[in-house]
Amino acid sequence: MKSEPVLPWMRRPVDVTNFEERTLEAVPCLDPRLKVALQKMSISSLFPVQLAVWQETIGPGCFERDLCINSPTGSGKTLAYALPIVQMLLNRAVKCLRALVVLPTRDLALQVKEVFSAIAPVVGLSVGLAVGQSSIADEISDLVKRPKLEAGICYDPEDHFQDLQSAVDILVATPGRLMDHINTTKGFTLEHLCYLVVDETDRMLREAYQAWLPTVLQLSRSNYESHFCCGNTFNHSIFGSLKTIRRCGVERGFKDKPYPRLVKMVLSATLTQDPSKLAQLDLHHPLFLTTGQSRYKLPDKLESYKLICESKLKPLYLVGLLQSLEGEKCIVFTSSVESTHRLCTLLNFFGDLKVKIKEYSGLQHQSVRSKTLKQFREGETQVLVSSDAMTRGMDVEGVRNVINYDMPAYIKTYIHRVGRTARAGRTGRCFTLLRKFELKRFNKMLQKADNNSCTYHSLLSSSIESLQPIYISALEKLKETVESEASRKRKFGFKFSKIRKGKKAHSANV
Ligand SMILES: Nc1ncnc2c1ncn2[C@@H]1O[C@H](COP(=O)(O)OP(=O)(O)OP(=O)(O)O)[C@@H](O)[C@H]1O
Repeated sequence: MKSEPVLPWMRRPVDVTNFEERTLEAVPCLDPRLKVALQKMSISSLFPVQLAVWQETIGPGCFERDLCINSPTGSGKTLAYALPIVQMLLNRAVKCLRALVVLPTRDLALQVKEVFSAIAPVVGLSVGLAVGQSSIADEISDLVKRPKLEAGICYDPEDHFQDLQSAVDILVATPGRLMDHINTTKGFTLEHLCYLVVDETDRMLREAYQAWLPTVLQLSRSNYESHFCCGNTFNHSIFGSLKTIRRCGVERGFKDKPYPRLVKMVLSATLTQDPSKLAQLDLHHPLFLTTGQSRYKLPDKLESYKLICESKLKPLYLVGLLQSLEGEKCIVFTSSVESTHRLCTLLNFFGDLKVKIKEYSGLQHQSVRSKTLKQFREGETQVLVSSDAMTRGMDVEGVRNVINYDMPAYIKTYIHRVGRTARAGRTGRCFTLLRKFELKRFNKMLQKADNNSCTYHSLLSSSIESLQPIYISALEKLKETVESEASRKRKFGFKFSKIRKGKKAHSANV
């Protein structure tokens, strides 16, 4: 279904389907060291979106316009921006922060950092991470270089503030930690920034955390005056902590000339077309790159199926389906963190499913989530029951199936969820469990996407019936678990409030 964008520049896009995959040897200007690094990643050719972006950046397009890229899940958007950025920066003699990539979650940022780390060091560039995975002190020491001390000389770090230098050329960050560094890390500056990537743009534009986007745009503006001119709405204490010495004359535009323009690349599989949202990015002469005519496109090799089931038998259908998939890697999506927890607990009471099932949700501590993800990547866990924390961008090799245990409410959610399979041109299957009354809404939702055929899938009723006895006992166990968890929570909450009251009384006495 084609919907006409409001913005005129979006009505004249570059169609990525006009590009064909091309071997690395045939990619113009690609640095030989990068070619080797890509081959080590088992990449022998560039995908269409990567070539289209290469043409607009390293090719004749020459980074003249900001790029808005709408390309299906798994089509290779990460390398589409990482490769030209690294190629552009490879001749830089002086280390300073020139490229910033902002992503909504820590796991996603870690994943993107891996891609940069596979290609940037071979040309002498360093990549940093600001996501709050380690302590802020550790992160600072990774991001900012302190001056080396002469033997026997003591110094006050405040005095040497101007000698601080960036230890990284490229930074991958989440908005929260990025703002922490902007506000408090001495020597951390965006004044040399040349490239800004906002990945998962539509999601990021909903993320207003401490006004990260206007702050980044303001701090990377072209000249000194624009930082400090009267009338700017920013807090001068922020600027105080950011002001660093300029190394005059070593970089294009540094010697009293305006800096090069900050180039922006924004990407998503479901890029917003809302003018007021896109206006926040302050795009320069933007160029829209999209795949085909439709706004939403599902991966070419995705097979979609729907299963009609009764509400109360839904868990049995899921178990039956998992059994029929015989241990293949699956992600099961639910509608909330609570149902993720309940469903995962219930599935584990089924006993003989012959697969390891784990929960992955925003309710869990980051360290638990990271461990679960690692086990899933390594194949130690075969089924992940997930809330929408896993929906966007996550790239796990070998995910053959996505199961929508709960139907997603929006086509965008559907696109990102099912996009965890059928990635990089591979095949994959998606199953959506539906109650009868949901069918009409589901079909209507799918009409918004291209490549949307979805056939009925059924399970043998005898296989569902045979699961009934174990289901009854699993439900009993689930009930007991939920009750004991609730009572633990109440107890903990009570203790916690007593401690807090105690502390208050204590501080009142003091
Ligand atoms: N040129 C290539 N050749 C082979 N594999 C590639 C190539 N480019 C990327 N890939 C692989 O394709 C997979 C998907 O890439 P990536 O995660 O960048 O997709 P994406 O378009 O960002 O997806 P999403 O919208 O879900 O975030 C990754 O496993 C990546 O390693």
